[in-house]
Amino acid sequence: MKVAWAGSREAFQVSDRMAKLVANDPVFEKFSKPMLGRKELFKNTLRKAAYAWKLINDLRLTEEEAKWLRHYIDEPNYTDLHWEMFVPAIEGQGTKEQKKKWLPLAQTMQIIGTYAQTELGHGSNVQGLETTATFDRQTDEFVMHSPTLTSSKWWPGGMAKVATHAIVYARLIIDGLFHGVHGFIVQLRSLEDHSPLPGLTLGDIGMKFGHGTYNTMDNGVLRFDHVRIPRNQMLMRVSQVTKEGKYAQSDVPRQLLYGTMVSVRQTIVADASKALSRAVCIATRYSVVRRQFGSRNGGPETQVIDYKTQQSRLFPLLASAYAFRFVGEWLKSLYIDVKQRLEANDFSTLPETHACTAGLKALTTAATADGIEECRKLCGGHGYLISSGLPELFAFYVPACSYEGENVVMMLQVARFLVKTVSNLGYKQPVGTAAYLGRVTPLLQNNCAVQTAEDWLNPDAILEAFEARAARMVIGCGERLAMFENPEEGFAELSIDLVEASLAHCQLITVSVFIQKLNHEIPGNGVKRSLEVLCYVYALFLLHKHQGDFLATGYLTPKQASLANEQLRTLYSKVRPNAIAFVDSFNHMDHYLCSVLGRYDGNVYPKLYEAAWKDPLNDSDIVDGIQQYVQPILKQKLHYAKL
Ligand SMILES: CCCCCCC/C=C/C(=O)SCCNC(=O)CCNC(=O)[C@H](O)C(C)(C)COP(=O)(O)OP(=O)(O)OC[C@H]1O[C@@H](n2cnc3c(N)ncnc32)[C@H](O)[C@@H]1OP(=O)(O)O
Ligand SMILES: Cc1cc2nc3c(=O)[nH]c(=O)nc-3n(C[C@H](O)[C@H](O)[C@H](O)COP(=O)(O)OP(=O)(O)OC[C@H]3O[C@@H](n4cnc5c(N)ncnc54)[C@H](O)[C@@H]3O)c2cc1C
Repeated sequence: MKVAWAGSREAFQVSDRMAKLVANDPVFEKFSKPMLGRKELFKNTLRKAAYAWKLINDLRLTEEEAKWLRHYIDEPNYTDLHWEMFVPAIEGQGTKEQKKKWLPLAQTMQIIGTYAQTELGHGSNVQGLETTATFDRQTDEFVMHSPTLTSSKWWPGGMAKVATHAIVYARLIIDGLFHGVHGFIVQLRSLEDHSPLPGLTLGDIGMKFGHGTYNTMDNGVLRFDHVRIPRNQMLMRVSQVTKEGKYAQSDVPRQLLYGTMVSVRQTIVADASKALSRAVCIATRYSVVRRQFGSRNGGPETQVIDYKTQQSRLFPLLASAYAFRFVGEWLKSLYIDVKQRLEANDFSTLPETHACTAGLKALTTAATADGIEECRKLCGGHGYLISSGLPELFAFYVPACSYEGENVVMMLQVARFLVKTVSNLGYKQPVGTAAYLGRVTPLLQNNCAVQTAEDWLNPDAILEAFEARAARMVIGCGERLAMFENPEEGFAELSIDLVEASLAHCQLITVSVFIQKLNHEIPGNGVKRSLEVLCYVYALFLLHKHQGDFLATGYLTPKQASLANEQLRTLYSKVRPNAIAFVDSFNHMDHYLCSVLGRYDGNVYPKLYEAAWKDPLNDSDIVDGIQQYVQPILKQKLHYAKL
């Protein structure tokens, strides 16, 4: 099962080796993080990042190993933006000459980069950005400027204190004419003494949600006061500006300017299963240790995992972790394929890849953030302790619902793609993840054939149900949209339904990828049979949760919906004996989990007790402040104290 989770034996070995490397090195200790003040926390992160870079070089780690190393260090920091956004932006949007100049510098970290797109006034609406890049023909330069307060760059990670360079997105202006938003490579700090370059105002935007997690990152603010950069620092694969000031566009579609976001959204989907599996591992292990009620004849009380209600909250999350792992793996292959095509100037699959990365990013991050919080509740009161590992995990994870494309905004992008696909149905056969929309006639006409709860244990029945639900919702939106004279107005008016239809489409992708995985790629029959159970749990849980859609579209009868729920209950009993094996298969080490409740050895109570004594408040019996503020109250003799 560990190999099935990792994707291959080699992938398992690489991640396992890196997990152990980090866990066994005292530099990467992290239990004390929540006790540190911001400055100490930040310096600690800089120290770890520098040490990690040294290890990567000394041990000559591969790119894959280096990624796992950074992952297990488990601290957001400037290197995330450098490797995940700055480098890919140059790779995707730079010309050959630009790549030749900048990539070697970035890949050896002689420069450190960030991705400066969002502003105080605009994040989602990239076309609304206000920073300007005005071409000066006289000097062959662009003048970068922040004309308003709301044009201040706001949020870029690593920008406040570390990054030496940034890809800055700004409105290109030539001779007073606006040519859309483009990316520019801008140096922010001196490579000699690290001070901000003249004309730049740089700082940190302040503390963020949680304590010891995202505050390790220096998200920054940046303002330009007529800062000049050479013309050849505009990323020019998509459009070019000549020294005469002529603006030209290549055959490459403009959407490629958004290419870095496709790349990162893909990574975010892959990462969702890591975060969810971590929370599920903690909650499952603790649910086996924790006992409440049900003691008979003085025997032990019931393990809370044996309560059906606990199972109905926990096991769908366990199944979702596996579903997200497999859909992440699938999305990665889709992305690798599109990347190769884009390099060869084949842009045909970009719209579908954009819809998949945007939609799956929204689906997986929303479910993971909610899932982590549910795991915290599944651990009862102790889940609220920092030492459970869950509050910090939630604080670290939840911004994924907003960054890299706010989730609702992303679902509306999927809706655009689906509406376009449906309106082209007469003359363009849909392919890939939208292929089912080419079979609308049977999907709209046939109804579910399930008669018993057992009938739901059939991948074809499940797939058809999810296809029919999505197709009916998408077609329904298409029909209602057609009634509007102005399509944009119609889109805005129907946006709630469109987001729901997009979610149905994305859930269909996750369910079908899970089924596909079982049919083709699982090593060993025992593993396959166990994963089949999780696959049914995932699908039937979604069907139960969204039964309103399945009933309202007329595909299911209430009786069939209730048979699905009956089957789901039976499936929970099949998951129970393997629950611990399922979470052990994630191969999360105690260091990575950083949770007393999720310990591999289950030794929860003594370690919880021990952890409490490490709190600084327990350094002495009478702490600072007691004599000054509490004792005077105890000793005062006020009139109303007698009441
Ligand atoms: C794992 C590592 C962790 C790293 C840490 C992460 C830290 C966080 C970093 C960040 O958050 S960086 C900033 C991220 N910002 C965003 O994600 C902004 C979201 N907004 C957008 O992407 C766009 O503004 C929009 C919502 C897509 C709207 O764009 P636009 O105004 O141009 O409108 P449309 O008319 O909707 O689109 C035009 C056209 O382009 C297609 N398209 C849009 N995006 C993409 C894309 N990424 N790739 C390919 N194509 C894209 C869209 O479908 C339209 O196509 P047509 O319908 O005209 O064919
Ligand atoms: C931790 C963190 C790190 C970040 N790192 C970076 C970084 O490194 N570089 C960078 O450039 N940016 C970064 N960002 C910024 C991030 O990309 C934006 O915050 C994100 O894209 C969301 O945009 P917004 O803040 O403008 O949200 P808004 O768009 O203002 O969202 C507010 C609300 O409006 C709704 N809404 C917006 N538009 C629509 C619409 N068309 N239809 C319906 N509803 C709508 C949204 O659903 C949401 O409910 C980071 C953000 C965070 C939280």
